[in-house]
Amino acid sequence: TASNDDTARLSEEAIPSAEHFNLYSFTFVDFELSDEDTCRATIRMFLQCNLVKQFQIPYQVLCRWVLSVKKNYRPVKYHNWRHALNVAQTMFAMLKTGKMERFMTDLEILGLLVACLCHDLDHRGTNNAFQAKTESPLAILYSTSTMEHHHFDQCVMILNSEGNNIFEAMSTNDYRAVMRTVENAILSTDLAMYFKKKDSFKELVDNGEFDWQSESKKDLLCGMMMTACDVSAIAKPWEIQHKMAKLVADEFFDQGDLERMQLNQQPVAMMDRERKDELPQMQVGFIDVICLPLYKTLADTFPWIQPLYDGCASNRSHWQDLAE
Ligand SMILES: COc1ncc(-n2nc(C)c3cc(C(=O)NS(C)(=O)=O)ccc32)cc1Cl
Ligand SMILES: [Zn+2]
Repeated sequence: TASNDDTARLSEEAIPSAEHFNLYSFTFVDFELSDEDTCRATIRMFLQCNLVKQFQIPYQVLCRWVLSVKKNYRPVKYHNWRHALNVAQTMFAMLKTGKMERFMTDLEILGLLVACLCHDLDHRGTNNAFQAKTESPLAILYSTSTMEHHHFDQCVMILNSEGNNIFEAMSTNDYRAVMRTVENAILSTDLAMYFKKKDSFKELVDNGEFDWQSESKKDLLCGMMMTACDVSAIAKPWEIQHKMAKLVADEFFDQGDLERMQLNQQPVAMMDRERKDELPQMQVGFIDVICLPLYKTLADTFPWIQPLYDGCASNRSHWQDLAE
């Protein structure tokens, strides 16, 4: 976890405004932010949602926790700290600019931001299928949603580390509730869970659900919001999205190399660098199967997040042109 020196430095600095970091925008870009800036932008999101006051989070503890979370991401090509920050920023924009905070309690907002920042902790750049194929220690520990259980476990480990428990001032009931939100949210980022739950979500939306206040409906909505944030790079302006798609592909290709070397197996197309020219049609497929249906269903009920659908649809037409 983070050192006291790093914590002290971060806690003494002024935190620029949300507008300075462009945090309310669905076209936020982290590229030009220094590592220090990414920590300040994260703290700005907590301050902007009034979470520090509301849950009496000691400021030093918040600073140490943010630095510890960043420290527990590995320098892999895509599933690194920058991805976590981008996912959390999209959640912030969905809640604020997308006006979805109306349906959430303060505790749920805190849980969702924490879940976004922690949802890929200690990612090794390989997916669940790879854990199973290689019979990795994680696959033996968690047979389903292997990586997502590990990410949640890492989140709990950091909260239980000295001086890192941002939930320390909470009542037992609040602590239990926020940890349930965080666990459901992190486990929901397994795309296999998205596929399992997307139809019941669509049914609720098509039946005109407007309340979302039962526990099961809230869990379902939070899970869909997590997936929407997790893949939100797909909705960014073309140049940004294209650069991030290459990082995703590069990380997949590294896994494909491992599968060839370690398992003597032919990787799937998505992970086979010898089939990189098929990337455009794979992107169109991913957009059609996962992203557009999700953003459409969400925008049907929460019209202010339409920009995510529009950005994704625009990128689809770019990829389609490249695929022909
Ligand atoms: C620029 O942003 C992006 N660019 C590309 C992707 N992307 N493209 C494909 C194909 C793809 C497949 C999976 C997958 O199936 N993952 S799995 C279950 O672990 O095998 C995951 C992300 C994917 C996602 C984003 Cl957000
Ligand atoms: Zn992720």
